Formats: sequence, C-alpha cells, structure tokens
Amino acid sequence: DDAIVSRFQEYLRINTVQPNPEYYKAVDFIISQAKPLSLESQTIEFVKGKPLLLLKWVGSDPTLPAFLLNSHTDVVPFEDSKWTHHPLQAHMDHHGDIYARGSQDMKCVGMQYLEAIRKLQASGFKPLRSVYLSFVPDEEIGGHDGAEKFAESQLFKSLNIAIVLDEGLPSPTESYRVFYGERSPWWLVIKAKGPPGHGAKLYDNSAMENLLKSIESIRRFRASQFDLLKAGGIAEGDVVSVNMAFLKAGTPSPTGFVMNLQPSEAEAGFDIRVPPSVDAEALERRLVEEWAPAARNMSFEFKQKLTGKQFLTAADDSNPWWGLLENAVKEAGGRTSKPEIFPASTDARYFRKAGVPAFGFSPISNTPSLLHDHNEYLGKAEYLKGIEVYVSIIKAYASYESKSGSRDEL
Ligand SMILES: CSCC[C@H](NC=O)C(=O)O
Ligand SMILES: [Zn+2]
Ligand SMILES: [Zn+2]
Repeated sequence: DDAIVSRFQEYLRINTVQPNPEYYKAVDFIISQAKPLSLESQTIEFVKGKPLLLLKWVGSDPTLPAFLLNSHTDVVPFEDSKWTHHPLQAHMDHHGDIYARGSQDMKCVGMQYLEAIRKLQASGFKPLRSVYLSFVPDEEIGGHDGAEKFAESQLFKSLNIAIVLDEGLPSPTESYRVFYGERSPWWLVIKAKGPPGHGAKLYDNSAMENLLKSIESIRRFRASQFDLLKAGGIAEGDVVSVNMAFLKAGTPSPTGFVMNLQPSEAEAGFDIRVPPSVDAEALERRLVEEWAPAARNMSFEFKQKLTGKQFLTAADDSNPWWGLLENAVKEAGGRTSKPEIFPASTDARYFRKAGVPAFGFSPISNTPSLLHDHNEYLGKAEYLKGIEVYVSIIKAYASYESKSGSRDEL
C-alpha cells in the first residue's frame, strides 16, 4: 500500500497547473508506470505541446468493441498561501489525508485506473475486450485541444469504443455519485454602450445604467433558480446556475478610476450552466430580449458554449454498461446513488457528442467535494478502496461478452 500511495503522490507533485502545465513530465511519468504492465502506448499531439497519451491493454477478442477510461492530466491553479500544506507537495497528514491539487480532480482516477490494471494482471486476469486509457490535456480550459479533438478524430472512431468512463464528483455520503449527462456551459459576456458624460449629470441610457438593468434582470433569474434548489426536491444539475465571473468598466487613472466621468462602455461576464431538461432556446431568447437587448445598446458574446443538443447516456436496463457498473461497484462493497446530471462540465460531453455513451464516476465516498477549492485532499483509505472498485469495474467490462454496443440517445 505504501508503494501505491507513493506513486499517487509522485503524480500529484508534477506541476500540471493551468495555464502552463508541464504535460510532458506527466506523460513521461505515466509511461514509466505503464511499462511494467506491457501496455501499448502512443502519444498524440492534436495540438503542439499538448500531448494526449493513449494506452491499450489488448483484449483476446478483437471483434468486441473496447472501452475507454479517460482522465485529464491538467489541474486548476491554487492560492498556495491559503492551503494548510503546499498543493504540489502531496503531503499526507496523520489521518492519512493527502493534500494536493488534483487529489480529487482527477489525478486520483488516472492513477487508480493503472493501479487496478496492475492488480488485475497480478491476479492473472486476461481481458476479453481491449481496455484503452487516455490521459488528456486541457480539460480545465475547455478540452478543445484535448478530448474534443480526440473524440472527433478518425483515430477515436477506429478504436471502436462502446463505453467511456470519465470523472465524477466525491460524495459526502457512503454511496458513490454517478453522472449520465451534464449541464451545458455558457460563458457569457454582455456589453453595454452609452454616451459618456459628466459624473454629476443625471441622464438615461449610460453604459453603466444599461448594464445594471441587465444585471438586475439576470440576478432575478438567478434567485428564481436558486429558490427552486433551496426548496428541495430538485438536484443541483437540474436547475440553471448563474454566477457573475467579472465586471469590467470605468476609466483607469493613476490612483484607481476617474470618478467624475460616466464611461461609454461596460461589460460583465457570467458562468451559466444549462441543464438538458431546460429549453435552451427559450433561455437564449431571454438573453436577447432581456439581458442584452440591442434596443438598450447591448450586445453579447459566448466565450464557451457547447453547440448542438445535449446527449444523455441511458442509466437503466436499456444500457448493459449501466447494470455492469452498478453491479461491479456492489461487488467491490460499494453503492451507487441515483444517476445525476453533472453540474459542471467534463470531457465526457465530447465522447457523448461523438455518439459513445459515457458515465462520470470518481470512486470517492465520505469525502467533501473540494474540486477547485483550497485544501483539496483525498484520504489514503478512500484512494485504495477506489482502486478495488476499478478492479471490479474493469473486470466486469473487460469480461462482458455481448457484441451489442449501445448508442447515446437524447
Ligand atoms: C466549460 S469548459 C471548463 C470545464 C470545467 N471543468 C471542470 O471544472 C468547468 O468549468 O466545468
Ligand atoms: Zn476534472
Ligand atoms: Zn476541474
């Protein structure tokens, strides 16, 4: 167990922090881990300097579709002064909790896949289907140069993947969370224009006034969604979330901002997440009519938006991979809770869009969700238990004999 934990810590110590991740260090490390497992390996640069590592454990029946275990190698930035232990040190405290950026999101999962394969090989297990592992770059900044290009590639098609597993979220309770779809990310910037003027003058249609009207309207909508959530009976992934990311306006001066000049431009940015169950067209109409109406001298732009429809992976008897997953977790002594819509975004959306079903799953129970937060940590025991869960899942998936795949549906 000590060696297993040390290998996890070693991966966590590699600086793959956005916006300057040392991708090749991570890839070299994973390759060194894969060597003793005799996995086939290829490194693909869809974009220069952003390697995607693809590993393959060859199954004995090449006529069966394979499955893919995906993880991203990058992590989000941190404010190290706000952490109890430095986020790149992967310090394990006396409770056995390992503190590091990526300990939950999602270097844990990437290493657990490999450790599970190591254990299966040691036990003499031979896969019937091929198992692919992808270690992809750039998930945290949208995945466009990583999983998106991969999922759209000829290479991906040629792998004949029937099901993808990707990241989920830690569960504060005993049962693991599983995700079968995601909210669609809308990173929205609204801009207002208006005549400038003296700071002492009251007049209509200034950029600031125009922007504030929109912000008030957006806040009312946010409150209505938050109220639904607070009232209970509805999950996080089933309401629209709206949060202001930035406000930008004013005329800079050496001491701050000019105080007696009403600026001619002002803008605000919002992180909005739209559930598949919500009428996105109606929401976009609201945006055009109420949040950024041209009549009020406003315009808008999306910095990020998933185009097209949102695909859902069946999490019922119609999808054999669902039952296999549920059962495998059970056999490992765990439990899955009711499948949910992922509240944020993961690379799984690109695989689903390519027509391949995908589940979001991180085997982390009894742990607060600290993704992107200070003091992200994972307990050693939870990490080790997660490896056993993957042993069980990989065994079940790799042994599944049926030729039938399953395609995604809306
Ligand atoms: C919308 S692209 C950014 C992806 C990112 N994923 C995880 O946190 C997220 O903010 O959901
Ligand atoms: Zn992640
Ligand atoms: Zn993340």
